[in-house]
Amino acid sequence: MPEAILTARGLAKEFRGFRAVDGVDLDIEEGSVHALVGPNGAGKTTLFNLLTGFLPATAGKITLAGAEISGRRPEDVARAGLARSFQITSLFPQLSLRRHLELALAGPTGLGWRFWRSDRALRDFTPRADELLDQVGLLGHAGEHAGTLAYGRKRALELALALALDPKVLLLDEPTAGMGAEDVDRTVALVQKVRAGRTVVMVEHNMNVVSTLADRVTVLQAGQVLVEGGYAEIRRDPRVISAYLGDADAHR
Ligand SMILES: Nc1ncnc2c1ncn2[C@@H]1O[C@H](COP(=O)(O)OP(=O)(O)OP(=O)(O)O)[C@@H](O)[C@H]1O
Repeated sequence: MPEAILTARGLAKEFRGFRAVDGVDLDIEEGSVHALVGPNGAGKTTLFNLLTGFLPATAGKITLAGAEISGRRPEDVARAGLARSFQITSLFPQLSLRRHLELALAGPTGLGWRFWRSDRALRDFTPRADELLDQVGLLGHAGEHAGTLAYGRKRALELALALALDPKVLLLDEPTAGMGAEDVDRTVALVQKVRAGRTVVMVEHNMNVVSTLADRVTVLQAGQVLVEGGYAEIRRDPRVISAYLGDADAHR
């Protein structure tokens, strides 16, 4: 069995007695695209927050490349090689795309925004900033303000900011949420491109996207792992069909 780069054992999160994540074991294979799916309220977002250190776990253990990362702060987790797209939740409308990337590259962890850095200091990061913008198809917009970008392009910028951390494992939180068909196709192509040399874990509702991108799928229900397998396997599983019955998201 290929090596797991990210693992969870007995991971749990309780909110005032309610177990949103309830004893999850995960093995994310190095180099794979692994999708987390499940009906609304299954615990996907909470699980993501636990993996990235945004929420402390009530119980359980997380390892990244063999080292325990449970209990570490999000910056430390990112520095260890696990980054989440949309980690920097807000873009700065008045800053250019290139400047966003330069600042992300200049931050000690890539997460800190240090506005006092001089233009000259930031210029060292311009070539890498432009490479990253090129990778996500935004180089032609490098000088534009983030505030003027269309929605799909904002998401691509957020992805570039996560890539600036050069993570071993990239977590994508609903990368196609709220997108029209054209942006969805563009995002799928983008993920196919950026997965090279890394591992991708994504929460995704769109089953077409999951079937195209994911090597492995973990289906969550009520905070627990219901089924894990390849897409073809899980989509035919009666437990999965029954979990999704009546859940409109399954048809999106
Ligand atoms: N901070 C919180 N306090 C209390 N309950 C919470 C909190 N965060 C999440 N929950 C509950 O935990 C459960 C799992 O929520 P979560 O957002 O992780 O599910 P999800 O699978 O991501 O759902 P969706 O697909 O709708 O985004 C839900 O019942 C939710 O109401």
